[in-house]
Formats: sequence, C-alpha cells, structure tokens
Amino acid sequence: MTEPLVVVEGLRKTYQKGPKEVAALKDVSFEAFPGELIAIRGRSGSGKTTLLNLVGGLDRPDAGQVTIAGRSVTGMAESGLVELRRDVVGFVFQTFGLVPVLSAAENVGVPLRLAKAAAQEREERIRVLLTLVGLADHVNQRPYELSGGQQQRVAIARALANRPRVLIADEPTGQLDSQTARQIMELIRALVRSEGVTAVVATHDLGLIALADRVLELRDGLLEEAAS
Ligand SMILES: Nc1ncnc2c1ncn2[C@@H]1O[C@H](COP(=O)(O)OP(=O)(O)OP(=O)(O)O)[C@@H](O)[C@H]1O
Repeated sequence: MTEPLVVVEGLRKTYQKGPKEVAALKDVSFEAFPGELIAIRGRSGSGKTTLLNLVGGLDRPDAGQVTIAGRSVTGMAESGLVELRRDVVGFVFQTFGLVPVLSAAENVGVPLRLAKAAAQEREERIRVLLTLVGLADHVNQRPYELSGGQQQRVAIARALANRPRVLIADEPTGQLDSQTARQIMELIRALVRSEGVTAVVATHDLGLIALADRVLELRDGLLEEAAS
C-alpha cells in the first residue's frame, strides 16, 4: 500500500483572545496520500486556516505532529521550516499575495531566485508554468493589470515553481466571481493530476468540494470525514 505523504496526528492549537482562550483545534488527525486533492470545509472560525498554517509550517501547534514525506515539520528548527516552505510546500491564498511592483514572470521567479536556480533554468521554468496556467501572453503584466482570476493563476504558478510535494490553498476561490472560481478550481484539479502534487484546500466552494478526492469537515476543533 502507498505510504501517506502528509501525516497529521493529534494537533491542538489554542489562541488567547483577550481574557478568553479559543480552542481552534482540539485533536485533529488525518493523512493525505500522494496525488490526492483533499478539501477541508467547515464554518467560518472552525479552524481551517489554523490547520493549513500548521501543516505548512507557518505556525507551530501546542501539541501534536505533522510529518511530510517522512520529515517532522513540527520538530523542525526555523531554518528547516524556511527550506520546507521554499522547496516542499507551495501556498495559495485567497488574496493572491503577489508582489505589486513585479511582473507575472518576476512573481513566479521569486521562489526560484530564493532556491538559487540558474538564470536559464529559471526563465524556462517560468515560461512552462505561465503556459500551464494559461498566461503565456501575460508574462510582463503587473498584478494590477491582471484580473482577479489571472492574478490567482500567477499565484498558483508561483506556488508550483519549486515543484513542491504539497500544495496548500486557503479559500483560493474566495474572492472570485462564480465563473472565474470554476475555472480556477478546474485548474487546481488538473494541476494536481498533471504535477502529481498532493493538495490540501480549505474551501466553502461547493464546486471545488465536488472535485476533491476526499472531503474532511472541521467542526468544533475536530475533523470528520464528510460525504462530498
Ligand atoms: N491569531 C489569533 N489570535 C486569536 N484567535 C485566533 C487567531 N487566529 C485564529 N483565531 C481564532 O481561532 C478560531 C479559528 O480560526 P481560523 O482562522 O483557523 O478559522 P477558519 O475556519 O479559517 O475561518 P474562516 O473560514 O473565517 O477563514 C477562530 O475562533 C478565530 O477567531
């Protein structure tokens, strides 16, 4: 049997909100297998962002473990996490997060520069990625010259730049109209197949949920397998 690529065991995270403690995650465990697209759904405030941040090494849990490709994310020093976020995990956010003064090509090139890819290899990878997301004719445009859907395409290309094993997306269609959202979710579905990446996507979007291989529901800080 195939080994899981991502193993999450007993994650707990509590935030201090003024005098109150908020238990965002109480005891969350799941596994994601290579090439799987997992949708995480749950009401606003159910802990989806918290969970994704812990899986991708953007934050640390109070208890529990995250392992990606046999490497303990939760046990890593900060230098290891920087490397993990550069090489192993790609992130896509609701608000795109592009650098406004850089062109589409330059935005996609940022993680390649951080990974010290040679100039020629970088140019070739940028070309392939922007073609893959349907933006071959928009390489020199800045984010403000692109539509929301096009900006999210650039962000997806950037997330895939260093060939990550895991793609983490937090409400990737949350700011898009329904037709554009549909195109972006179909793009994510296709890229998970063609690039063999494992995707964990937090979403309210029923269309995206329908395209997932598995749907997990966060409720009261606990995760349940849900019918898609
Ligand atoms: N930095 C923080 N400080 C204090 N409380 C926080 C912090 N981040 C999240 N929370 C609280 O933890 C809970 C889970 O938040 P989280 O953002 O993970 O939920 P979510 O499911 O992603 O919500 P949404 O769908 O609205 O984005 C919420 O009650 C939230 O208010």
